[in-house]
Amino acid sequence: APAGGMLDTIILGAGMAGLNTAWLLEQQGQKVMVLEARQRVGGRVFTLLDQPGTPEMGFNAMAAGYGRGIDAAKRAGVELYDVAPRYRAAGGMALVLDGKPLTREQWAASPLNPFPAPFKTAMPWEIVNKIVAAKTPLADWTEWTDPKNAALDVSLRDFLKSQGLSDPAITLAYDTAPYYGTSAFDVSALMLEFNDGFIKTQALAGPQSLAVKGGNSRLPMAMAKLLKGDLLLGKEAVGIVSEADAASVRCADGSTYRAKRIVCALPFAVMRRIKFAPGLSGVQAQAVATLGTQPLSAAFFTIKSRYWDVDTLNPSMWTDGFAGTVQAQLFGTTDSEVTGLMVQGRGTLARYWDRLGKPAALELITHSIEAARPAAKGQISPVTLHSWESEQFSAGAWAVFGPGQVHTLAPTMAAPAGRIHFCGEHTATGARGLEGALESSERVAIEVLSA
Ligand SMILES: Cc1cc2nc3c(=O)[nH]c(=O)nc-3n(C[C@H](O)[C@H](O)[C@H](O)COP(=O)(O)OP(=O)(O)OC[C@H]3O[C@@H](n4cnc5c(N)ncnc54)[C@H](O)[C@@H]3O)c2cc1C
Repeated sequence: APAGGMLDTIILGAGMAGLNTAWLLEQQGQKVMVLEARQRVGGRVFTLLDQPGTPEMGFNAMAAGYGRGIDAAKRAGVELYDVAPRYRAAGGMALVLDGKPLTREQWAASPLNPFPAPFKTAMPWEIVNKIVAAKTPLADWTEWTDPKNAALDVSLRDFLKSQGLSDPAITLAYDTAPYYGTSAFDVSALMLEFNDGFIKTQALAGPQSLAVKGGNSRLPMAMAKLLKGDLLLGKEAVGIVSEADAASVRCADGSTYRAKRIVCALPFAVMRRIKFAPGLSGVQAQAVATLGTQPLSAAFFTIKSRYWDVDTLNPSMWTDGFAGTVQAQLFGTTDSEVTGLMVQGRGTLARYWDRLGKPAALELITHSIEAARPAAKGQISPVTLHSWESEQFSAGAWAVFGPGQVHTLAPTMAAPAGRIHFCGEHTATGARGLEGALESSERVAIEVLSA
């Protein structure tokens, strides 16, 4: 790297996208600096390293076809291992409706079951993905953002209705625990069709789910160590200026930094609080102001005894109550030891937990689990609750394109604005999640180098 002189590029955000952008630019001889608002790197990759089984509050696992993620792990010297056998050992989830457990057979025959004949025996959480996988009208999933697919950029609710699901069926199968938005009205069907294509393609690479030994946070921590330039923590960017021959960033602590270019590796929802000069315009301004993000909160519980051996119900549960979804964690030294429970609230439930506040929410979750299965009484202890939506430096778990937003925003929203460039999970078009964050860092690095 050239000594002294102006920085080539300042990267805002030390999540996977920002860290990888910094590394790629350094490999090309650039002098870079990374500014991160939090006191830790990794962003949405966040492991509780001091808890049993090192629970993951954010990113869980790479699919077998995550070429970029696997490469980053290799380069950073962290070991990946296959957690798919542990997911399988967890053995699915028990269905708990109205506080009462139901077997698959009981559910199929239940008067509460609102699903049409072919789906009577499916569990509520299986239905939407099954329908999308079988009926997706998107000819080539890699072209999901192409304006030629504008007619498919409708709400998931419209798509599910067209496939014969009733409103009560959509409410139960989707809105109870949505992965995108708070209901099927909030998300474009194209988002689920893109997801479906990505998952099917990943499956071709193999059945593995790869996580980092000792906790996923070790990956961004090791990637940060590969950088030669400065990585400063506690640096919240609040103002960005693009000038004729340089760009500068002002941080909340009053410090300012200048470089030839700035890369914002930040979710758009957090960029709403950053002042840009000149202001962002057109589709980009609209995307920063309106692109949705996912309300999702995760609570970790430790356990005192194997109460599921007493009530013979799966420790993992999908509920329509205040406990949301409960996933047994099997991350001990053997792949059958349960190291705790990860309780997830998505959509309106995540927001309800936020309104209650953490202690009250953890108490409510505890009572809900104990009410559904009395054998758990006194056997589970809440450790912490993490709300991705209310965390100001994440503002949600991931981007959610609403109906109409895929073809209007996605194709151009990440274009450079003067000397400012944009990357991050929400700007990926060929991959999702962590692999998408890395994909976006490659695109932005090429953009900066060829500018
Ligand atoms: C619960 C959960 C489960 C997930 N599971 C999976 C999974 O199994 N597989 C998968 O592939 N993906 C998964 N993901 C998604 C994956 O974690 C993300 O797509 C990826 O980590 C996003 O990386 P990023 O760099 O784009 O954004 P981030 O990780 O959000 O990085 C942005 C960084 O910018 C920082 N920042 C914010 N504001 C400022 C500011 N003003 N100034 C300076 N810095 C700032 C943040 O602190 C953060 O470090 C999951 C995410 C969540 C939340």
